[in-house]
Amino acid sequence: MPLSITDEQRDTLIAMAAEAKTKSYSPYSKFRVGAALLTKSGNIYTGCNVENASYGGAICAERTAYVKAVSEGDKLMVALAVATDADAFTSPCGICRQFVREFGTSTIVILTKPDGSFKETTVGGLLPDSFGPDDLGFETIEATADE
Ligand SMILES: O=c1ccn([C@H]2C[C@H](O)[C@@H](CO)O2)c(=O)[nH]1
Ligand SMILES: [Zn+2]
Repeated sequence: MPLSITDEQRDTLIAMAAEAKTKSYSPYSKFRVGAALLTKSGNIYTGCNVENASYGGAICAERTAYVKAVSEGDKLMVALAVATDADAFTSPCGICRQFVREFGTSTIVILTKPDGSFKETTVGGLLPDSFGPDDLGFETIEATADE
């Protein structure tokens, strides 16, 4: 059974991703990104992109949120919402796709626009035929749907 969230949880994630976007530290690109990540425990971790004068040192909003969750001991990822200022459904970059895939392919990904519209997919939808822990003989630690 695929993971699912309620409309209320989705609304909350979208609002929190938009709020997290306002914390973006992006003086170079001026491209603000916010993320909100719901874990199985019910916690929500937010993140924004944090850039650096050494440009390659930037971290995306999605990875910020994941790092906050994992470093608090939360690894069962249920749903991730992403917000930008663009009038398009900005999709996570390749590095983030691989990074989030580590913690499951079934995690729901909600891409949003500033007008509140959204598009729902999954990590596996964004990164099909992915390389992951399983390829190294490890099990992917991931959230599963409730019975
Ligand atoms: O999904 C994305 C795409 C880009 N960025 C950031 C990285 C950089 O700070 C800026 C421009 O690429 O946006 C994110 O945080 N998430
Ligand atoms: Zn990224």
